Amino acid sequence: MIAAAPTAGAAGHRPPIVAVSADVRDADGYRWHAAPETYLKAVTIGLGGIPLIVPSLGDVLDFDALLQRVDGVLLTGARSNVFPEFYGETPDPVAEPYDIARDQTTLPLIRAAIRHGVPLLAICRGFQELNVALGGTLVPEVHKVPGRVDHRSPESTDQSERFAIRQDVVVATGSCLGRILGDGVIRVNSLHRQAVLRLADGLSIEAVAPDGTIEAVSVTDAAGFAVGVQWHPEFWVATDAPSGRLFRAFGEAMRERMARTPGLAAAE
Ligand SMILES: N[C@@H](CCC(=O)NCCCC(=O)O)C(=O)O
Repeated sequence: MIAAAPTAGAAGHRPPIVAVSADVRDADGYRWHAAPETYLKAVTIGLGGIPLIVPSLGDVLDFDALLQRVDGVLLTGARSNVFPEFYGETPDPVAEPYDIARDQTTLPLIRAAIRHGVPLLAICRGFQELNVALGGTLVPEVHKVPGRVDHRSPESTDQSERFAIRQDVVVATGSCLGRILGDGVIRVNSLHRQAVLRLADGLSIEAVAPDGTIEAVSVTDAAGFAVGVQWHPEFWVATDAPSGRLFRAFGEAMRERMARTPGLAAAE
């Protein structure tokens, strides 16, 4: 059990508050809006922040009001897939399961966060949502594309095996991610069936897999930190150097924005 890092910020500054996306699940006769604990602990352990799960209630949420009160947005991974109609494709059983309520929340939230210059870290499904939110498309089963490998997780009931670090990606020279992780090859985990087909305008490629699959992007003209990765830095944030560096960079981007925004950072 890894002790969570204290969420107290620098003297006089409160810790960053991070809006975290929620999956919608039905169980015990209720509809739940939830996020896996690994992402929540990556916010506390990885950057000393406070995670705040945002329910997937769609357009009843005032995204502008929310983004005036949080310091960052973290979009989690999920087994569900983005509903194909959001990127102009026809729903196909092969692309199930869906979580349309989540899509109806994260896609406008992404656009609002970029508009407000709120730091954004999009992971796996979140990375795919970032591409779709800005007009890109996805391929439902990348392992069926000629020349691509299987990016799905190993079959196992052991999460450490499923999230094992086992794939090379090449971080683009001079990229945002390159400044955080260093250019060149890093090793990551891989647990996805879908992948970027058409890259959205306004996104820059930050890393690719050896088979050409886009593995990381940034928002080209973002006011601040706006990065998406297809892998899962949250899972090994306390022990894997690139994972830890990415979450610390996300935290630094939030703290820098807090420090330059009057009244945002002061601890009450
Ligand atoms: N469903 C999408 C996105 C993949 C993703 O977010 N994986 C994280 C879930 C990990 C798990 O399987 O427990 C896709 O398949 O591409």
